[in-house]
Amino acid sequence: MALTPDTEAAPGTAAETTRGPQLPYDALLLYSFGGPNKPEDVVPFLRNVTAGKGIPDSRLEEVGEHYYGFGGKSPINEQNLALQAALEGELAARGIDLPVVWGNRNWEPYTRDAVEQLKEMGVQRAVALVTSAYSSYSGCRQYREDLAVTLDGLGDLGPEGSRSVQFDKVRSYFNHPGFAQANIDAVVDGYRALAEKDGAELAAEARLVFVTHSIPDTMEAASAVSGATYSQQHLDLAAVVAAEVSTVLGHPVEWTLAYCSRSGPPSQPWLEPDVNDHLGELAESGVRSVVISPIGFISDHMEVAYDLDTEAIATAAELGLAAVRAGTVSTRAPFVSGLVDLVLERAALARGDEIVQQTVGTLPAYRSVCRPGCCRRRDGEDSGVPALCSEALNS
Ligand SMILES: CC1=C(CCC(=O)O)c2cc3nc(cc4[nH]c(cc5[nH]c(cc1n2)c(C)c5CCC(=O)O)c(CCC(=O)O)c4C)C(CCC(=O)O)=C3C
Ligand SMILES: [Fe+2]
Repeated sequence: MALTPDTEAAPGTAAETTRGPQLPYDALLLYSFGGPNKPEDVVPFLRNVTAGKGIPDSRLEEVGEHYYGFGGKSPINEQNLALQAALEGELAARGIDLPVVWGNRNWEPYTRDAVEQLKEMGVQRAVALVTSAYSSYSGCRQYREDLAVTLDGLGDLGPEGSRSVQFDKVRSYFNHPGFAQANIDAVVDGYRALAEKDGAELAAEARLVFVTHSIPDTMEAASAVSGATYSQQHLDLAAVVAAEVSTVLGHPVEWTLAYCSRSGPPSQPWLEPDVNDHLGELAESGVRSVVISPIGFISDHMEVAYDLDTEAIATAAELGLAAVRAGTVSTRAPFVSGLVDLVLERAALARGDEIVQQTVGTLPAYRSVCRPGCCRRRDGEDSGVPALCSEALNS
């Protein structure tokens, strides 16, 4: 397994021509949120997610019911196993020898299980790929903190260079062409499904409603430290996706961005409009059909299965809107190969190569080594929690 850095590879050897590029990594950590597998997991999982975050009990009971309604099992773990297999397939197809290890912040296999597995495998340096495409506390720093705290718990959080496993992180990839293309394909399929279900006329005039996870306004403001805020990142990608969908379908596509899954106390402002309220406004303004695209999520987990497929689709039906929920990027080929491109890009950066970072839209590539203060939960707040993959551990 131990991979030789590029600089040591003899060019033109059989090893280089029959195998893919040599990377400075011994493993890829597929790093996700986690979710319950059975009813008994639901409450302990929710406790893990909400520890110290001020989520009201009423909200927890409500969210627990969403999971019980699906037999206590979230689709997220199977989605991650499928993504792990797809990444392994793509790496193998390109001749890249890089084992993929899966770990989660909030459920088994936990981050700690993954780090222990990496250590047992003798991995010295790993590249981490989080299953969140956008930069905010929830999608960036929270993962980096969890990794640092996990290493600390194992007694391994020495200064860089002395850690049991070194971690590099793939940049937030919302504006990578692979993620964009997979979303474009999924939305085009959504319009075609709507045409099939409710006729060409309703499909042609359908409003494209992008949806993402709401976050508190305070977290949105703090995400600006990394550049464009969380919502601006979505708006930038949405414009690209909608324009390309319109080109493919050959007619104009009007679009908007809405949010789902808000929690927290009602007094705390979160990003709006909620997707259900938004559908109401659209129906009132004369819109007759919608395609709902969950660009905030990479796979069909509980937020998608409940908040969109159950709740939002029911809302649309009540309002008399013809509606289809477009797919997530999941294991679509452009997404999976884009992720492998991003791993290669991260490796090139680690080697100090001059590279061109691929992006779509108007925003630059986000940083893979985060700046001090990147993606804090609240502006100005120093949580005192260390975070990996940044310029300094405590920044
Ligand atoms: C931006 C974002 C993403 C997208 C990026 C990413 O994918 O990472 C995401 C994903 C997910 N969120 C998930 C589940 C939950 N999120 C919660 C709570 C929260 N999410 C937040 C933000 C996000 N969350 C926030 C600001 C909170 C408030 C508490 C806090 O500040 O942390 C709660 C507590 C109860 C509730 O409030 O709903 C649950 C159960 C699952 C698993 C689903 C499954 O099991 O299939 C996934 C993938
Ligand atoms: Fe969440």
